[in-house]
Amino acid sequence: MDVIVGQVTALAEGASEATRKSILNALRDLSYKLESPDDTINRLWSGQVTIAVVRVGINLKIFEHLASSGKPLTMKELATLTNADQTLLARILRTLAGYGVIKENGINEFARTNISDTLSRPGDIAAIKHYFDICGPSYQELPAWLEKRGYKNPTDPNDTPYHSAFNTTQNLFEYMIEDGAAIENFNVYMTARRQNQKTWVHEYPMKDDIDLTNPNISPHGVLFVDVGGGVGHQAAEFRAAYPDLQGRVINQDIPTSIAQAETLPSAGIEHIVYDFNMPQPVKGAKYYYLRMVLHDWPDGKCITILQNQIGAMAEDSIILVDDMVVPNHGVPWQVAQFDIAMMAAGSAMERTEAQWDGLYEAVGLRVLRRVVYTPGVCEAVTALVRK
Ligand SMILES: C[S@@+](CC[C@H](N)C(=O)[O-])C[C@H]1O[C@@H](n2cnc3c(N)ncnc32)[C@H](O)[C@@H]1O
Repeated sequence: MDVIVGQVTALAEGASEATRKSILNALRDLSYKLESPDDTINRLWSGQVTIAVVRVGINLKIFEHLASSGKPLTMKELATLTNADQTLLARILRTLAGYGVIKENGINEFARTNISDTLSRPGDIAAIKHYFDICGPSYQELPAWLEKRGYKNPTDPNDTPYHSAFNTTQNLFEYMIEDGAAIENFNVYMTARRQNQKTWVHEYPMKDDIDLTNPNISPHGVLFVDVGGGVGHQAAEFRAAYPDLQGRVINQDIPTSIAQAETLPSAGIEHIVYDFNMPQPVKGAKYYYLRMVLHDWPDGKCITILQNQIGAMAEDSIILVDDMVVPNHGVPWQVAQFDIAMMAAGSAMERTEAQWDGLYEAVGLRVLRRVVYTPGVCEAVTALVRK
């Protein structure tokens, strides 16, 4: 068995991202093939328990302690570090070890793994908090909610599983803002998402839109507006990739996110409060960039958001929509899962190419080009101009 594990590991190590993902899928399919019905049921309900005990582990900083200690830790050491009751801790640790999140080295001794290391990183901790605390109750609500509404595809952003789960009339962002910690956590997650990986900035052929040999390309003064940009991490990536290009780089979001952005280092970027339900106040920018904004909303609301940008466009302005483009078949599970998350939180969706193009057609935009920059999870930047 060790030989096979060694061979598969070696195969995955030098492989492209696409090959690595197909190896993971093949291993999953193999593991499913070996399951008894009992195994299948246990695996399915372990999904909820895994994220619940991981959430406890995050609260107790178990993964951070294991990552920073540089050596395995005994139960006693972990009890001292976490201040948790030893009997309780033993139950949590054995579950985490059973799921392979941490490693049980011997009796009452635990060690880090690549999984627990991931769970010690601030951006990944923020992701788990968001998916468990905010999305979790909405998924729990989803089956009954869909049944009650006769299995119609959800299109009302004010009536979603999330609204029922949280018994609120506020949308998800309003809810997280009122909570305070939730929106701050969400922004940490969004900033860290795909950090240190190749992003759209490196893949999009900017040279086809602007003369990169002539830095003075922005006669209108504004080069790039990140609409709904959170704390401005994509605006920062853009600025870092094109430090010499003339023109303002602006990040826009709701007041809480802009206040958070202003506490972070962001050289060369301006932060402006802007509600995308209102006309865009920054006129004639070269680019209006929206990453993972439109996937939060159903078509009607996307049309409003796009129209609000179109009103500000100059002749040579381009809208860049950075979102997943769902293939017509063989949809990676990571993409399908995002779609369900958008459904539960906002009656929104991840869209196919035809669904996106229908939206652009409806507001009088023409697709100039579409650049898929992470084939494994179907993320693409679509450049749009006025017809
Ligand atoms: C899924 S996040 C994407 C953030 C960022 N573009 C990124 O890719 O990391 C959606 C963003 O839309 C912002 N947002 C929500 N409602 C908004 C509104 N009415 N006006 C402007 N921004 C809004 C949120 O605060 C959040 O930053």
